[in-house]
Amino acid sequence: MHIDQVKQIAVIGAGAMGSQIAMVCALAGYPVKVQDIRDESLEKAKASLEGHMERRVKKGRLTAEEVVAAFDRLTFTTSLEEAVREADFVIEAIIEKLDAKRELFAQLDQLAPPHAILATNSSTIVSSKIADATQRPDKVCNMHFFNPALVMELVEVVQGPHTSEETAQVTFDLSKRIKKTPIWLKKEISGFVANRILGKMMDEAIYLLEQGIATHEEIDLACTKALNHPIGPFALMDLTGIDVNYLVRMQRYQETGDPADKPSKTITEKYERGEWGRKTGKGFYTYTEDPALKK
Ligand SMILES: NC(=O)c1ccc[n+]([C@@H]2O[C@H](COP(=O)([O-])OP(=O)(O)OC[C@H]3O[C@@H](n4cnc5c(N)ncnc54)[C@H](O)[C@@H]3O)[C@@H](O)[C@H]2O)c1
Repeated sequence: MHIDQVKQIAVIGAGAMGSQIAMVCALAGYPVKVQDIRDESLEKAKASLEGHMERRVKKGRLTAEEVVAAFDRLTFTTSLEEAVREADFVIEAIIEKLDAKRELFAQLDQLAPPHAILATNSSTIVSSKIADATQRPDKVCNMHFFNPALVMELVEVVQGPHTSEETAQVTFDLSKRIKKTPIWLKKEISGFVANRILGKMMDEAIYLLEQGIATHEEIDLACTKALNHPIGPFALMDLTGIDVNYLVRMQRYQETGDPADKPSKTITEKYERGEWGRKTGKGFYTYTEDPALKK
């Protein structure tokens, strides 16, 4: 397949990532079908995208016409069949659980046209763990966006041993067409590039906190004021979701069996208490209804 043959995109999972990935594709001119098993997620996705787009229009970054046109290209559905029946490219962004992803990819393989590429936005799961649930492993790869997908420019395209050069190329080219900056990982590695580097930093931040060296606010200040990071590691964990952090680490631990990969005590406690960050109103920081905090 050539990138010009990608006419219709499906995004599966309309959560924090899927909703914004779908809008990025729609803004770039692609008709996109967004599917989620929960009606509630689809409603939330629409409302959240409307808010984001309204703010962009107010700031003059997009015109009202561009936004209307992008929403016209988006279709929301709970039917997987309807979402992927005519899709040339499917981006999966459902919960970070291997079994759920394998089950979904087996269904996608049945329902999507035979030529369609099936890409996963998983934060850590390499596509070789999923590809063999399909009859088209050569058309399966990782296409990893960053949070918030509307803003963050990088996309990691990860070519597994089963992924054809053509699939990686089309995925790379699609990333550019939707105005992202792709990098092409020629080999699989859990966590890919950016999150492996980030993971080391988060581990150190949590180590310093658990040792009682400094508070989470102070550690964030060290990163923003000395290292010039736009956001500190604790504020970032709140933004990306402490639940996601926990599940990612559990996934990696299950893969490697290395206790060093387990989620830390602090993260486990917060996960169990439901303190998942901005999405629950409390994580390391507490979030009020103050709109200034809901950027
Ligand atoms: N949050 C991040 O910072 C981030 C960044 C990059 C990649 N990711 C990856 O993106 C994926 C989604 O993460 P998220 O943060 O958007 O999660 P989320 O919890 O916000 O959204 C997941 C959505 O998937 C839906 N879902 C669950 N099972 C489904 C199924 N079988 N079919 C259809 N929909 C289903 C849920 O209803 C929910 O709406 C994960 O694989 C995660 O690793 C997350």
